[in-house]
Amino acid sequence: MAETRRPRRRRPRAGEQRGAARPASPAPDPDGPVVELEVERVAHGGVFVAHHEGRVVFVSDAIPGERVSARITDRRHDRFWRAETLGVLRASPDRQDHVWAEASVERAPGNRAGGAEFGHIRMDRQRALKAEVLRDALSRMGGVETDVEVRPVDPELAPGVAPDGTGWRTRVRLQVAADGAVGPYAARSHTVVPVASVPLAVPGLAALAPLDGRFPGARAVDLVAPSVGEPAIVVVDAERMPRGPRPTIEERVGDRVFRLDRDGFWQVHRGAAATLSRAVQDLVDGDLFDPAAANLDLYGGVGLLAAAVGDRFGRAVRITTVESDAGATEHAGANLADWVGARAVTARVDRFLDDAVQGSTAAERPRWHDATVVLDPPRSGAGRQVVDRLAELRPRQLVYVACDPVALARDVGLLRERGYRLADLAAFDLFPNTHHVEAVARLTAIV
Ligand SMILES: C[S@@+](CC[C@H](N)C(=O)[O-])C[C@H]1O[C@@H](n2cnc3c(N)ncnc32)[C@H](O)[C@@H]1O
Repeated sequence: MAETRRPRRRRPRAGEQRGAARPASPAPDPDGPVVELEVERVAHGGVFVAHHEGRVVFVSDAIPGERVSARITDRRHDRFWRAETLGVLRASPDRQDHVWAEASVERAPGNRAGGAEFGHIRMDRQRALKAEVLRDALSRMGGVETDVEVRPVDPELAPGVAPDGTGWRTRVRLQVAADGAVGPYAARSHTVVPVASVPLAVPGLAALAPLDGRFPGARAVDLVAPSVGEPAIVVVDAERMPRGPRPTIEERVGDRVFRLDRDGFWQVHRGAAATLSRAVQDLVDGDLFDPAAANLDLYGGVGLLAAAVGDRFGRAVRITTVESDAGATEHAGANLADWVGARAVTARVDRFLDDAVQGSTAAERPRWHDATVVLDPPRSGAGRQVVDRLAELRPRQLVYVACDPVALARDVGLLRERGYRLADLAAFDLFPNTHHVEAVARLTAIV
């Protein structure tokens, strides 16, 4: 049943979560020159590197080793231009029919659905390209040479997800055009593209999507499929939402059930929450873990990763989740209520750590040094201020969950300058057929 709600400002919304199409501005120039390009390698952001007349060109919808004809759509920068593939002149053996016909290179670029920018690449190669981006970022910005394999989600953790990387999205945002029609944005634009299917969505949502509907005056239509209960269609109004209780949903991970606001943050892939819980449990070094220390789950949401730590080390573990969204913190407190050592705090992570650095007494310092800190920041990463404060508190180990390889690599570089080393790294394909990749890194304090 469709419901109408008005959005509050500054809340994470379903379609704005990881892996959603992120249109850039300004709109691509439709009259740019058409050139032929030899595609050399993958770059961050779902585009590929080529050269034209000595200048770097970032081209979309290609594969390294291909020759393509492409339109230059952005010539504003001196050092690089941007281009969109119009046709493939010499195809890679890794090219496949796009998993989403409406995102295919067969369509005019302005009419190609965004959000599935790797769907024309065979699955093994998609993962190899994501590994290359992660490896390259860690080398250039993190100063570490490390090999990494991007692993698929264990099918047991994500029943119903197809091997071709369709059927995984539990959250989909449909944009609304001026005439009320709905669809995704075209890649790199704010133009709504009508589509007949949303194949990355879990089957229950794909069947429900009101793709022929008209929603005049609405801002967006969110589709949400929690693992417990029925999927929902939520029409997001153009105005602000009045105060009042927000609808909640439940998500099951193993034996645990998490309650959260329906428009609150939750991992998007059907198997992501279980995959990351398992990865955090595997990566924490048990020899370095002290259950009585000031352990933290930073950017903790509704307590998913704190619960993973508790389920590995026992209910006596002390851990504090820190999250800026008061509603999510409230849920975290309830979700972790059966666990005496867990505490949920509403705070910005930088401010919480400032207080911890300034407010901790000499007697409390060892509890910080002995701590394990899990952090799962938004796409922009933790950043210099948070890294500085962490380095001052100097916990034994950090388990950093990252949805942006470049932000992770930057923070790894900062942490290495402050006496930490990258001890372990795992990566998971939580966003098949897009360029996004999730990494989990363990860093330990050098003694
Ligand atoms: C990537 S999500 C991770 C949530 C949780 N770990 C999970 O896996 O469900 C990042 C979370 O950080 C919160 N957040 C964003 N910026 C923050 C900040 N500066 N301080 C505290 N929390 C923040 C968001 O509200 C969101 O819940």
